[in-house]
Amino acid sequence: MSSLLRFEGVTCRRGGRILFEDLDLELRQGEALHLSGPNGSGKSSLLRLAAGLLHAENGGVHRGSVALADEHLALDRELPLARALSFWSGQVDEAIDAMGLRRLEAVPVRLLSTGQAMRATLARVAASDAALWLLDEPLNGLDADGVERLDALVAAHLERGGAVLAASHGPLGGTWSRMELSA
Ligand SMILES: Nc1ncnc2c1ncn2[C@@H]1O[C@H](COP(=O)(O)OP(=O)(O)OP(=O)(O)O)[C@@H](O)[C@H]1O
Repeated sequence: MSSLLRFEGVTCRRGGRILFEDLDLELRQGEALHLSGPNGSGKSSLLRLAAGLLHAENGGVHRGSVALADEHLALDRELPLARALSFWSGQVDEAIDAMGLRRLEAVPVRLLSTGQAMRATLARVAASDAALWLLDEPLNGLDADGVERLDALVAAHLERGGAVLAASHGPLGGTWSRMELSA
């Protein structure tokens, strides 16, 4: 299976503090890694490094195509949900259904509740054709149905040969390798 993400000897410094040092990490097709650790330990920073939004102080990050779900919706707040998602992909129907958003497709993004917005973010990631999904606290705001849908989405993505790296304080469904950052 080919590698979708590789960290080689990565050191991350933020706000003058070294968060982690000389980190090696590899995610191959079909692999899922659950990142945990206390507040401020660097989980989001690691995801941002993986996404190419943050530069490593040292070391190399090698990646293919990535989609990031974090606190930024990355959807036009004034547009109806389906149109806003269409900015990212020509094929959004499957993702809309997978996250149970069909009855909200005509609702402007700015009116979505917290959990609905998380579902929309996950639909954006699912609609992308990125092989690597980076999920920052994907359980935030999700109800039980939303969590089930997330689990199913992840399982299908892994089955198709994708990979997922998720930072979460809560438990994630399915089979995940674990990595814990320390404070
Ligand atoms: N833009 C920034 N400039 C300086 N320091 C930052 C910046 N963003 C984050 N940090 C610091 O980096 C450290 C790690 O933050 P990060 O968000 O990666 O942690 P986290 O493990 O995701 O935390 P949480 O569990 O609270 O989400 C924190 O001490 C934070 O203050």
